[in-house]
Amino acid sequence: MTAAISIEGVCKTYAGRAVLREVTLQVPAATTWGLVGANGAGKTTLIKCLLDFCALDAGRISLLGRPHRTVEARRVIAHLPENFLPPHYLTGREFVRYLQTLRGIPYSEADTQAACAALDLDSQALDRPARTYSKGMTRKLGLVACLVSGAQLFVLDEPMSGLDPKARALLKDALGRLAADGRTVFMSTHALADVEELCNAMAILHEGTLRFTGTPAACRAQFGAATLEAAYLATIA
Ligand SMILES: Nc1ncnc2c1ncn2[C@@H]1O[C@H](COP(=O)(O)OP(=O)(O)OP(=O)(O)O)[C@@H](O)[C@H]1O
Repeated sequence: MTAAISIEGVCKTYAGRAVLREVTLQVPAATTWGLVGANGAGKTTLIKCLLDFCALDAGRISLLGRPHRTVEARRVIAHLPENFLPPHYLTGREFVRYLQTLRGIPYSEADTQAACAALDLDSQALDRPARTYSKGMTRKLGLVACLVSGAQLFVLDEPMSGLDPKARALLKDALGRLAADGRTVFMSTHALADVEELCNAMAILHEGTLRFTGTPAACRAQFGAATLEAAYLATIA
């Protein structure tokens, strides 16, 4: 079966400093993966590499079997950036409509309303410019745009960040529905409890090197750890 994400020997250097060192990772389709690692470990850089936001120094990436630099590869992706900021002058509705236009799919008010409800974003906020949104509302708008995208592959950089407890619970439900629908979710997160709850597998990135890939249970078992947190700390020790 074609991997949703295939990363082979990826190296990335910034200003002479190696940020990713020979990273190799296969993410099977229809799985939910957690990418974890300390601040500065290289998670966002890896995500930027697979989205072709920065050039690779070495290695290859393909998305659902297509080279990552091709338009066809990018078409299947929905992405929530780490610091998502929509154009401040667009209303929420205009932003979602704009992204759907770029994707070449029709805007559906019903789908957008349903996605707002699924994330507890007051749908009246869709009428307001994005500059009036709170931090959490802005994050929810970015997630709404992902949910209505019809994408096969969701690349989410810390999707829970800034969400209130109810929205986090709702987002977990929404991600569960994506998984049940056969979509692939690849998300970076610092919340190991979310990884344990949501993810089929995880990758631990430390100082630009993958220290572990496998299931959360296998990670715990490898170190005889009672919790994923203890296993993670042992992995990066
Ligand atoms: N454009 C850039 N120019 C120079 N260095 C960069 C650039 N982007 C990232 N870095 C460096 O690369 C390293 C990895 O950063 P990255 O943002 O990938 O980490 P991260 O794992 O996502 O961290 P966090 O959990 O804090 O978000 C850091 O040392 C960072 O300073």
